[in-house]
Amino acid sequence: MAPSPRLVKAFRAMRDIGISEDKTKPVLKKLLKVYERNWELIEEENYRALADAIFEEEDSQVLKQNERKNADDENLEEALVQGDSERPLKRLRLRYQERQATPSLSICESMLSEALLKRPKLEEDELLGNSSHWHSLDKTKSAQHNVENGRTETQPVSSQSHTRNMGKQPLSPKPLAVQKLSHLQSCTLGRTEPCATGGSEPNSLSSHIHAGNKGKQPFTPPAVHTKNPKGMVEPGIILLPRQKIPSTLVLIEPKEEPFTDDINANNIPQPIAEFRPDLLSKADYPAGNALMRKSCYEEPPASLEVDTENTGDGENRSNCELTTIPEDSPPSLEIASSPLGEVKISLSCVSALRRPNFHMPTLDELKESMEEKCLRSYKIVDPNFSFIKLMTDMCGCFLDLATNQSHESQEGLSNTLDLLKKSSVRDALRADDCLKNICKGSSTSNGSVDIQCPVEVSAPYIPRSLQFINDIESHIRVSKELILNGYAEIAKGREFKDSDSSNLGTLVVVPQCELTPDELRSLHDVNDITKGEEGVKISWRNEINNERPPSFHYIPKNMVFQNAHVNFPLSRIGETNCCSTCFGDCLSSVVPCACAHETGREFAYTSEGLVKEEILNDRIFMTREKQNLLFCRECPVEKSKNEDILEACKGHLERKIIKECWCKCGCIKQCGNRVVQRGIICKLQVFLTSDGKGWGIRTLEKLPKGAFVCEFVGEILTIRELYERRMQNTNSGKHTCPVLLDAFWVPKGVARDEEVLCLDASFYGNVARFINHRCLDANLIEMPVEVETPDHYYYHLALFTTREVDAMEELTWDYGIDFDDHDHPVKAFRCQCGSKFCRNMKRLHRSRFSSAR
Ligand SMILES: C[S@@+](CC[C@H](N)C(=O)[O-])C[C@H]1O[C@@H](n2cnc3c(N)ncnc32)[C@H](O)[C@@H]1O
Repeated sequence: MAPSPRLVKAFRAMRDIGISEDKTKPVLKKLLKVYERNWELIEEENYRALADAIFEEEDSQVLKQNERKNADDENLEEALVQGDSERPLKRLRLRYQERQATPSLSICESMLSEALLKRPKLEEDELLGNSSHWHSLDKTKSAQHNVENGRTETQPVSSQSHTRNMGKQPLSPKPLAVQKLSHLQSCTLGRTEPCATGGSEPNSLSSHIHAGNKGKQPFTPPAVHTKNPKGMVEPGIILLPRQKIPSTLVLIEPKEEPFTDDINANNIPQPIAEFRPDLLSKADYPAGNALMRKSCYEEPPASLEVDTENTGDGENRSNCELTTIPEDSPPSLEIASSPLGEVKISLSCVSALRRPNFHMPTLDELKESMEEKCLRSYKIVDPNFSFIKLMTDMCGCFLDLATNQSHESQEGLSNTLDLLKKSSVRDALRADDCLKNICKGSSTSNGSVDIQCPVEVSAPYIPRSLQFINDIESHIRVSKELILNGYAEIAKGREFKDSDSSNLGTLVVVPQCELTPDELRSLHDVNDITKGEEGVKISWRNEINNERPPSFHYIPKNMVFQNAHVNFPLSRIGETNCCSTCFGDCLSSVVPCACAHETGREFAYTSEGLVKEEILNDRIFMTREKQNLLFCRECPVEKSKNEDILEACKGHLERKIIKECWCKCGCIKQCGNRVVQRGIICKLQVFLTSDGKGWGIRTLEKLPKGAFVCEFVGEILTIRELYERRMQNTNSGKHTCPVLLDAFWVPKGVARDEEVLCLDASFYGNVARFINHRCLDANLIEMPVEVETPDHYYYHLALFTTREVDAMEELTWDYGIDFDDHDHPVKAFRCQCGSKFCRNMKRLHRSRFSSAR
């Protein structure tokens, strides 16, 4: 009969770690019996139980042999000292001590009945019993295995004796199995401790923390079970498995400073130990000053280098560093806390260091990237959501769990809400401290990021009052309303205005199922309002209240709504409208190409991509002085109003066009005469203005004069469509903010309806929809730019700086609005531009002046 696949797998797993089938078979048999053939338990954690059982079986054999040997020696000694009145007592005590420390039980009794069935407890003991001095103060958790009444038991051991013994003599007894496991653990995580000389005695196994190897020695990894002929680990030898090992590994990290207190000189929590969270159930997390490292190494490092130092007190300590790191070791996470309630989170991504393109991201970059991920993957949409705060909350939850303060937490959603509520309580208690200053983060050159968030466990734990729950729930409810109803209106006047309330539930998780796809689409990513549509990210910030930017669809290029006649057949672009014979960069040719005709046979741009000063000044002058106002015979704007009596044209500003090269040209995309079509390149940010203009745009970097900022992008509508839309929107109380493409209405005479166009960015648009108006001295100016079509009724409206603009300055543009013209497509508003040339202010002064007369 073919052996069961489960059996085969188990043998294979053991073979992988160097254990023969002969050794595996009897132990597996016993294990199956004890586990009542529950294979899952055996297979769990890559056959950990089986591996441990085999190790322990082996150890118990060795111990039995030693016991027999000791007994023989004693008999001999007894015979020699007969007649001595004191010696028998001594011998009795010795014998007693040996028995105490020497498990002499069969595998079924000592190993299966206790150690295996209490696996999580054993892990905890290992963790705590072997960690740093700092950690070892946790007396109740430190443990050693003693044999009592014929059973192996885990008993508390005085941590002080443990720490005071540091490196000077063999420390608390520790079962071989634990020692062996620790070797594996240490190796896996790139930290090993040489075994102490005392390790050759079964009842005086060395501590992995304190044993030392003097002098720096290159380390050659031996096989997993390197033992001397007696079956003991040789002094000074580090056990390192070459083969795959069970992934049930626990690292006991050495702590180097002498024992003083639980906290080091800087009161910074120190890493103590690490473990794989998937191996320990939540209930088994070490409490208090424990550290967890999420380590998912499957393979041990191929080689290690031992770096030992002499402490001068006869004690050697060893620091082992990785020289070979597994290719794709996932990041590991450490959380450490001190008994005083400080928590440290440390994230290490060792494998990243090996990559040729490795560079150390800043904490800000990490924070931004995480916040983006939280928005995309977890739909955390609160504008005040902060990754650092999440880390702070994590520390808080850790402490709560560690101090048994959240044991009443329930399953599922209520669990999440609990955490939200509790973290909010903490926030309220600690005001902004944690968020602003205390929660420090740093990235180190070794590829790890540390975030330290002291969360005082000594702070009184506030029971959740009904009022508080109400606060939170209403906050969450309001947040949902904000999302569903376009945010801005509801937020006003609610508790969001209360500065404290910003601390309440700043983390709002909106379950995906509660939002329709349309609502989700219209949410703005705080790190990139463009949703990746532009070559650059454009973030948004609200430093004033909890409003979000209005809902709209981001489009990077104009799109026809319905009737606009905009198409670009290549056949219509004649030789005179392109430079098909050009090559490379047109700006570098001696004679400007056909595309420069529109701008007086010279290119509009400098080689730096700026509009030439002369051209720019000319346009600024024409716009500001309203030098060339042209009047149409039958104005499309007036005609579109569908009124019986056609009103006279109010005039259109003459604007000269910039013609860029395009795809029918022979030049390359990087040609210097292609600026606008390459899109936004400067760093912009949408922000809520503080002077009542609503949202605006600022530049995050200094911009030179003549720099291209962005195009005004929206839906291309015919002027008739615009008016129809305007009528509908007026009825619904909404405004449109259209731009007329009227630069060429007059010279062409009256065009067909579908050719009289405008851009409306109310529903579909780009970042330019946030640019606010400033009368006359705005720092942006619009210029018509022709790219695809020589027909002037459609063109791109590009915005360039009129002067040098400082970083963080708001970008503004003179809409050309006439505040007296209530019929104008751009609905007049009470201008708050603050310019001394403000036309609205002048108008108000005028009307006040005339009414005073
Ligand atoms: C193209 S939008 C600009 C973005 C707008 N601030 C927002 O929050 O979405 C034009 C609207 O912004 C407001 N606005 C722009 N410039 C303004 C100014 N100088 N003073 C007051 N409001 C202004 C007006 O409500 C106007 O209708």
